[in-house]
Amino acid sequence: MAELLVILPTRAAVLLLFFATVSGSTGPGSRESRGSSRIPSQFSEEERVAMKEALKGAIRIPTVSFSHEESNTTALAEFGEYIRKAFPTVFHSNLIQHEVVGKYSHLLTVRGSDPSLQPYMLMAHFDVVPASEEGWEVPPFSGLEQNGFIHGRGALDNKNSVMAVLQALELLLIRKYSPKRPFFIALGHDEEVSGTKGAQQISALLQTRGVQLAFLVDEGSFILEDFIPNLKKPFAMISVTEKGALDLMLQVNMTPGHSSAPPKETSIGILSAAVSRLEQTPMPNMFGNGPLKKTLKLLANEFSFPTNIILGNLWLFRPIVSRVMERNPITNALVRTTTALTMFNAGIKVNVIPPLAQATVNFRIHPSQTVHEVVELVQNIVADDRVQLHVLRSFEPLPVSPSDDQAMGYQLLQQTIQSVFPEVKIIVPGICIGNTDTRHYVNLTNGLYRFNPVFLKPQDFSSVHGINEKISVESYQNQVKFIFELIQNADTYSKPVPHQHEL
Ligand SMILES: CCCCCCCC/C=C\CCCCCCCC(=O)N[C@@H](Cc1ccc(O)cc1)C(=O)O
Ligand SMILES: [Zn+2]
Ligand SMILES: [Zn+2]
Repeated sequence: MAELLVILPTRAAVLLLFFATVSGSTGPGSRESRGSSRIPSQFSEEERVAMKEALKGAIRIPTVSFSHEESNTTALAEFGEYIRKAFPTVFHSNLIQHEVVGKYSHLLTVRGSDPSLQPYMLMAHFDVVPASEEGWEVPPFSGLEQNGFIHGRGALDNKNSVMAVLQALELLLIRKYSPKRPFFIALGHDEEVSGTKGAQQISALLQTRGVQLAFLVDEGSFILEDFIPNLKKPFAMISVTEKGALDLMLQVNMTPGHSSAPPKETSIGILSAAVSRLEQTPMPNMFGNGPLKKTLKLLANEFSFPTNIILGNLWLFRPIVSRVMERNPITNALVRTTTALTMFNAGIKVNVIPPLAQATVNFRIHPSQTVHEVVELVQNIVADDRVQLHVLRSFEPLPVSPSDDQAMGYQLLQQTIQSVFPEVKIIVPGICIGNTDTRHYVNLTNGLYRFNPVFLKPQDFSSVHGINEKISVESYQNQVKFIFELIQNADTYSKPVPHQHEL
């Protein structure tokens, strides 16, 4: 049965009861008790002001993840209190069950009036990477509004999504909307340090409850503008897969000694040569495999001659296109496993030949490769037995989620983009070059989609984890509108009838 709500759980009695309980928390005559009729996404001036003020307040709480071991737990707890106060209707609704998972993450289970419909999940995270004040136009945790922009760490990554999801639901509930399709909201507190305490625990909890999701939506892609030369129109990229990752530590041990009589080679020299070989020998170009072909085919029509012909005939022009893509760091990341030398430690004193040198390399693995293949390639490139390789952490690229006309999550996102952003005429599936919390949910659904309904230019991309991160007030209000529409679209979605030849 395709529209299974849950695979019947043994330990899920509570959840099932919760979903199955007759809806209608606001009494007879309300819209809630009448079921889900469409509510226009129009917000009063007062609501718009409240929306942006709520986001500013969220940015002011410094929920920084410093490392796996260290985060600002006081701020994480404060954030929990903050959202409860900012969205009282959500947190008091008897349509919604709220649980704190892994001490600081939040799982909201929203009951649908039709429990036979398979639930979906909206995801976001509220931890942020550190930010010192250096280089910022305004302090990173000030949430100041200037020239129509709300500034601060988390404005794009990813407090905007946390707040927009809760805000949209708050506004729907205030208007007495009663969702038909059940859904979950998962708000992680440690995505920036890999999500093992937040998203991974939420996923484990839902698995014990036997939940299977129709699809989920998380951060990871945007409505992109000016990312491709000669493509002036914005295009929405819904990432349907995500690169894998490998953190590899390279280590060289040599006998220490007096620097006045150095050996021919030191641990530092040997390691430097090895990492330099890695940097100078890019991983193979995998262009032609994976979802990028579909991305380019859909984009082809938007270019003028001759680019349209070149992109439309990759069977012939593949070598040229793949070489052009290699030239830019972002498009290069789409065609291969990338190699980034990120840490280097060696030496203890200026006149001591160091015994130990260590370097850490961060690889982002192309969807057509595996962790094992990359380790083998590294061994061949380094080709020096004195250099030991230690895998610190790794995971495979994520499966490719469907983007055909039967793929509910993809279709719902597409339909909502078309209605909220009618100026965006191009919607393409893509590859997420960074990692998100979605990887913790692969057992719950094959519909993993990464999309933020926000316009992004290359300079905005640099502000994510960089300086002067900001979102325009208009952009944020549109993000709320998008979620407001998406929730309602999920309630009215019906699978298209397959074409004759597909039957
Ligand atoms: C032809 C088409 C052109 C397409 C241009 C694509 C542009 C890319 C635009 C947006 C990509 C945004 C990716 C953002 C998601 C990244 C989130 C993030 O930073 N995650 C961390 C997670 C992580 C991983 C490992 C750790 O030890 C800690 C955290 C990341 O580093 O990936
Ligand atoms: Zn993020
Ligand atoms: Zn991030």
